[in-house]
Amino acid sequence: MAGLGATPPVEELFADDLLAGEVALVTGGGTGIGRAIALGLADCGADVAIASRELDHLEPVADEIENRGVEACATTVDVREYDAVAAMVDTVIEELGGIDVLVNNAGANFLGPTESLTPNGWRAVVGTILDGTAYCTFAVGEHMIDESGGAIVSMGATNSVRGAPYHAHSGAGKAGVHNLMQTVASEWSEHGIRANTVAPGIVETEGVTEAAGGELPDAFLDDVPADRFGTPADCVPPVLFLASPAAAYVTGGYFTVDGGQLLAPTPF
Ligand SMILES: CCCCCCC/C=C/C(=O)SCCNC(=O)CCNC(=O)[C@H](O)C(C)(C)COP(=O)(O)OP(=O)(O)OC[C@H]1O[C@@H](n2cnc3c(N)ncnc32)[C@H](O)[C@@H]1OP(=O)(O)O
Ligand SMILES: NC(=O)C1=CN([C@@H]2O[C@H](COP(=O)(O)OP(=O)(O)OC[C@H]3O[C@@H](n4cnc5c(N)ncnc54)[C@H](OP(=O)(O)O)[C@@H]3O)[C@@H](O)[C@H]2O)C=CC1
Repeated sequence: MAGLGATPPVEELFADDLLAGEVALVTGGGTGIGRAIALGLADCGADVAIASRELDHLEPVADEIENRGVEACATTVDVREYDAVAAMVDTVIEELGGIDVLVNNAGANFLGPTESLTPNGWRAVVGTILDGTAYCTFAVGEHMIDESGGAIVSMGATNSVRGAPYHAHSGAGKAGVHNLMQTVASEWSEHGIRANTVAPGIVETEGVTEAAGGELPDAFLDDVPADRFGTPADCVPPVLFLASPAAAYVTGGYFTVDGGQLLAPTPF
């Protein structure tokens, strides 16, 4: 049985001026899914800021963004620290003139039986996923309210709506992200701000492979009808759609990119 095919490249799907004149900020934009999203936004004409802890992750991607003929800004931040997040937002606004699109992508995970989780392990993951998304949303949201508009897209995960073994910390964090996006969507429509969640299933990246202990077992595909792991490229089109005027009436949504992982298992 053939599984689902590959997502075409951005230039075959979206106009190169879809987001011209917009400024986007992607946290965790130097690696994996975040890098693919940052480059996709640049392919659609947006100026793009990327931010994470390691400048070494960011600088090569900033070059790739600039090679697409738009402005780039690379700035370090630990999203678990509110003051650092506020400074990041000031830097991006100063360098690129504003923030129209926020992609909350920075994340962390390791697999651990719930009874083995230490307070520090819990905080490392929940702090990055939930506190980080909240702090970026507060700081950028304030700016978007002043500017009367913006789009926020947060990376959730399928484990936010279906508990999965060894994911207590990341599942709880992602569930919080999903709820936070619905909450700000309900509060901020009056300011012209939309907020949505994109929820990947299992996407093959260095980060998730490390989190899984060095390799992604084939058994992880047992409940994925698409019969393949996702790729970073699979996650990009929904984010571009949600960031764009094409999604003018779309807010508070939860969009899976999971190859059907959340469907009920077939009983035959
Ligand atoms: C496999 C199926 C996946 C399905 C999808 C699930 C949805 C989510 C997926 C993802 O998020 S994938 C992206 C993953 N990417 C990353 O995690 C990249 C960033 N990762 C990190 O920064 C680290 O791995 C980190 C541990 C998460 C955070 O590092 P930090 O430097 O902040 O913390 P540490 O000081 O190293 O550790 C803090 C605390 O955590 C404990 N810990 C760390 N790693 C493990 C581990 N592998 N197993 C058990 N415990 C771990 C560490 O021991 C510390 O606790 P204490 O010892 O002090 O109690
Ligand atoms: N891959 C998958 O299967 C799935 C991924 N997701 C989500 O997608 C997003 C991207 O994941 P993926 O690309 O796989 O993983 P990566 O590990 O490649 O991405 C995580 C990114 O977050 C950054 N980051 C981590 N901690 C912090 C922090 N405290 N402050 C600032 N930046 C930080 C990292 O950069 P640096 O090290 O430079 O700080 C890195 O660029 C995450 O939110 C993840 O939870 C959701 C479901 C499944």
